[in-house]
Amino acid sequence: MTNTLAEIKGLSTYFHTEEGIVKAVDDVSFSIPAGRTVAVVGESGCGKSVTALSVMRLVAEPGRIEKGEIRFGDQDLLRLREGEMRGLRGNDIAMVFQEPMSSLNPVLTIGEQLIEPLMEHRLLSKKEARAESAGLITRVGIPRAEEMLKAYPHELSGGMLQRIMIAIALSCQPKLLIADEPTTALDVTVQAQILDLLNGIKAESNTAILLITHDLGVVAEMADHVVVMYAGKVIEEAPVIELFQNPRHPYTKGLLRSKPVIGRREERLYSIPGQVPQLIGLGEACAFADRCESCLPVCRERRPVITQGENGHLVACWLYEEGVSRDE
Ligand SMILES: Nc1ncnc2c1ncn2[C@@H]1O[C@H](COP(=O)(O)OP(=O)(O)OP(=O)(O)O)[C@@H](O)[C@H]1O
Repeated sequence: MTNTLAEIKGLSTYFHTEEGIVKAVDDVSFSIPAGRTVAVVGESGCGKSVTALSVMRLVAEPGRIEKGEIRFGDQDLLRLREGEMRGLRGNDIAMVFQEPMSSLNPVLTIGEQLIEPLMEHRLLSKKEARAESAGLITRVGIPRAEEMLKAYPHELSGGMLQRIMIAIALSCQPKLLIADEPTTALDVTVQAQILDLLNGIKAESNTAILLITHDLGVVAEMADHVVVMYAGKVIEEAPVIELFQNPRHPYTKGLLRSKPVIGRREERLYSIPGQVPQLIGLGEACAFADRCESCLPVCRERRPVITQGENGHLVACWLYEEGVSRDE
């Protein structure tokens, strides 16, 4: 058994827009064990990023965390004062974003962006912080660390910048690293290197990773546990091998069918028909009903709740509920 590092319970985050209330995250629950990677997967617009931002409490207006708990150790992050939360961000919990360039300050050198926070968060002297920074740069696989400390962000490639972002995230030895599509903006070879780096960090430092991705190849490479989101809700959850071998929800099956398989030639890659619905005024039906090949009458009337099955597998789908009429 592994210890639970973080537990998200009944989290709901809504955007209060002029068009109505967007239920981006709607009653989401899952756990992150210490030292493990949990991947949150789903198409664009399913609420993955807003879930990650909610854990960091970085949801901006008109977004609001409406309810729920985010247990981290013996604290509920949603009950902390802003000052306490700021103390946790970049310390116990760090985040790496999709676009490294937008997270770095273009007018400061890499050294300035690494050294200052180390002095502030870990109370190191400038000399110690500089040595630590050089060590972190080496750790994320960048040679000639001293030169790198003097470089400006625009002088670096996307892959290098992402490594720097990871170095900054690691500088405070977080227990949880949140990575939101960390490789989407990178080319395939660099992607693989960054994923290897993250896997190495997990193994060496026992850092848990909350990985946000739409890419099942990345999930297979990285995750211990998978949470599938659709239209703001968790619709399936399982250990990674179980999910790939025995997907249950028609949405998850569709995602897996849309993934290219090495050695299998296909005229056209499958894609799930239709689109993720607008998350305003979704109504009572299952949000996937209109796109589902296995839709039952009940699916158009009521949303299924998520229920626990065998092998740590949870699913929210009427197909797996007993006593449901299958007649049209
Ligand atoms: N500032 C905002 N105002 C209104 N709605 C928003 C805002 N930010 C996000 N949303 C809505 O919240 C929903 C979930 O967005 P989210 O970014 O979490 O999706 P995602 O699954 O991470 O997709 P992507 O990979 O495209 O970011 C979407 O329907 C989106 O339109």
